[in-house]
Amino acid sequence: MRFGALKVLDQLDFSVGSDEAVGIVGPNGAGKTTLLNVLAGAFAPSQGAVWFQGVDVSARSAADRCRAGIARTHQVPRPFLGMTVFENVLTGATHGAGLHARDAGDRAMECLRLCGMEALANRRAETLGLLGRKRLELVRALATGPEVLLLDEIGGGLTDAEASELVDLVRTLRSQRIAIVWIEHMVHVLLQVATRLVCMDGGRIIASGDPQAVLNDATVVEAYLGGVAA
Ligand SMILES: Nc1ncnc2c1ncn2[C@@H]1O[C@H](COP(=O)(O)OP(=O)(O)OP(=O)(O)O)[C@@H](O)[C@H]1O
Repeated sequence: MRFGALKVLDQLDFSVGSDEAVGIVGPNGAGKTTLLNVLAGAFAPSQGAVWFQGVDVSARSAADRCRAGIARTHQVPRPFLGMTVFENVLTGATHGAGLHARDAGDRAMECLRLCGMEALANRRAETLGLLGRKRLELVRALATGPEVLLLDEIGGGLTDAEASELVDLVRTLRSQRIAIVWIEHMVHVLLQVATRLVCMDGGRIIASGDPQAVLNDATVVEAYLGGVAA
């Protein structure tokens, strides 16, 4: 992936299996969010391809990929303001999962219940705090019926206690057999869920594998952890 003369992803080869929760770490500007954007279809890569379940989806829009089962959340939550929590989740069920009328409503309520947000269903989205907005973003993504969920720094701005709530929520999503790709700077949070850790630097993957082994990898320690092993 290039932006003009700037090469942001360089010969990158990344895959996620259906039973995996892959954590992605790396210094600022490593290309992590760009990778998520390329996978989700927000950016078309300058070269190369994105495959999903054996199909080349490179030419498909983000909305099409969402309907196919690739959902994402954003670094800054983007709830639809002026709508209730339920209505927000309903948009996921309608536009992402392609459900209509009662089926969409049932799906939205089921997702809210599963994620412990049922009591907030009638709250307007703008009245939620940061954690509430982040949880809503996850539930709305869940309502689209994803096979894989791409999470971009959902822990940012949260206290450790709040981040633990998100970890519980991501575990709930895992229990629904959803594969996870999670970019996060709060590594101790990521380690509670990740089955594999990937470290990026300069648009490349510099290490991938068992989370603790990756954190102890000399290249990762040098590039990401400032020379201090985690
Ligand atoms: N739309 C864009 N146009 C031009 N350059 C961009 C664009 N998006 C990202 N970049 C550049 O690409 C590089 C990688 O950015 P990216 O946001 O993917 O990094 P990151 O690893 O997610 O960083 P962070 O941890 O700070 O979020 C940066 O140098 C950034 O300035």
